[in-house]
Amino acid sequence: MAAGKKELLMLENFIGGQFLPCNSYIDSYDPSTGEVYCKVPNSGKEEIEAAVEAAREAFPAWSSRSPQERSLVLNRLADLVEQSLEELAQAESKDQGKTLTLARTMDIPRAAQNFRFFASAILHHVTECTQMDHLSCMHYTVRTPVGIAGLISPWNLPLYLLTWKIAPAIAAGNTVIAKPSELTSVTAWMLCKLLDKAGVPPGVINIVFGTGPRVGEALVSHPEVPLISFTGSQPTAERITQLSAPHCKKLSLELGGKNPAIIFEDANLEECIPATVRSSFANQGEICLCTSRIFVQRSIYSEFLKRFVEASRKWKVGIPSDPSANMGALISKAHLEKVRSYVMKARAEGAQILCGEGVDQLSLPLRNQAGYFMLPTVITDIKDESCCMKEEIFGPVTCVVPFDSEEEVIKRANSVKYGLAATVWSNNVGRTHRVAKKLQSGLVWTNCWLIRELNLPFGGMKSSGIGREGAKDSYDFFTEIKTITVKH
Ligand SMILES: NC(=O)C1=CN([C@@H]2O[C@H](COP(=O)(O)OP(=O)(O)OC[C@H]3O[C@@H](n4cnc5c(N)ncnc54)[C@H](O)[C@@H]3O)[C@@H](O)[C@H]2O)C=CC1
Ligand SMILES: N/C(=C\C=C\C(=O)O)C(=O)O
Repeated sequence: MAAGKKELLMLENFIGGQFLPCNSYIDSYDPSTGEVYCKVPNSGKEEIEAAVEAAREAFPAWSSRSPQERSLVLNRLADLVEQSLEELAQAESKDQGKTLTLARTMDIPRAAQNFRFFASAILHHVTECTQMDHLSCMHYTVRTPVGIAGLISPWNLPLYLLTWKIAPAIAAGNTVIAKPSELTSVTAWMLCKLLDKAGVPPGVINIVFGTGPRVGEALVSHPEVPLISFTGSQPTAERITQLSAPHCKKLSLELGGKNPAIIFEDANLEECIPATVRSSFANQGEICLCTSRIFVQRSIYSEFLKRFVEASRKWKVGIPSDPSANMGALISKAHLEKVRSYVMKARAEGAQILCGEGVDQLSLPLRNQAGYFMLPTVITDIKDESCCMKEEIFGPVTCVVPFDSEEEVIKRANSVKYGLAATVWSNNVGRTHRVAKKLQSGLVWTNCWLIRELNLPFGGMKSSGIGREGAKDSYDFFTEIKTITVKH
């Protein structure tokens, strides 16, 4: 290696319990510097064939184990993720651009929790039984694992969302082929190093790296993969639906959002403002649950806006390792440009940019000036028809607009194609229940944001997806049900 050149991290696929090199590789960038630091396998059909073979071989033994035995393996995996927390958090932050603090306190703990949660949940499922005494019959249901599960995950919460799929799939007795985002593959590769020690048999978890159009489509189109669980964008979900239709595959699609916050005049602004800054800008606004349309009742609009902009300006953008930073770098140059283009469109339409992009100055160390950083940006005086109010931006940009009545705001909140998450802020309990019920949204948080109850259904309505994930929902998805009738 030439003097002064840093060695690149080389990832390998993990198939049948072995790390395997690939014929070609993709560059992976450190979002905080814009430098290539890692090479990700550019896998294709050949690697998917090998992974299918390994997953097929492993299935009979793994699916025959008792839930208790599988649960032990998942718990060991949770322990190992916890023991590697610091290493995994450092890697996640470098690969994704998020702050190290967030990776340490949210991403990696949740990845461990995903394994522990499904290790416990798998022990508590019961099936139904009914009787027809007049015909001397009883009927009962059994659930069996579906087979080889194809899991495709995005770049915003890499290990968090990957393990949210792997854990329920293997707990239910399936074997899996997972394809993480090519933009953030490192922690998935690190997870592979823990599998043998946790007692995961070879072939139960296979991880194949590469791009969506190449390896993702090979996985989705494979006839021996009867089920696809996907989290990501709506256009990709459409493609996955088309490719899987000829095989009638089971699909779970967790897609984007254009999530409203509805703030009534009796809201507790002391709590609402910091929570809404966080819900708009956490993880650089790169969470499908992030708020991007804030509707504020007219009587408190000016006060809210002033205080919200002040608080947004304090949401510090910094290098990911800075413990005082609230926000790191966006995922890629292309994504940063896309997010900025929305702000430019809003400005061209006559909207006001109150802080952030084009208004305030970013201050970064020299080494990070080619990184993909952007300030939290607040837009106002914008029409509901603007693309900034309709489309998922998936960055640190949020729009604030006034409303007058409850009926009006529900209609406006529901007027987009998405229906994932909403927040409602009011001290009137009756109103929060009433509004929550009328919102077309798979999740509604009242007077809070992103408090997760993993037992209950998670997912969206309308273009935000199909299906739900959670203790019972994921179990139902990753198993087939059969009704058996016994004449006695
Ligand atoms: N959870 C969410 O709601 C997410 C939403 N997005 C939205 O999507 C936009 C674009 O981000 P992308 O990274 O392009 O998301 P994406 O939907 O293309 O990527 C998600 C995953 O799907 C894979 N994929 C892409 N094309 C595929 C195909 N044809 N067949 C199978 N797999 C495929 C990717 O490699 C990645 O693993 C973002 O700006 C954001 O608006 C992105 C990530 C997560
Ligand atoms: N699916 C996403 C977030 C999920 C969060 C959770 O399960 O707590 C996303 O941002 O894509």
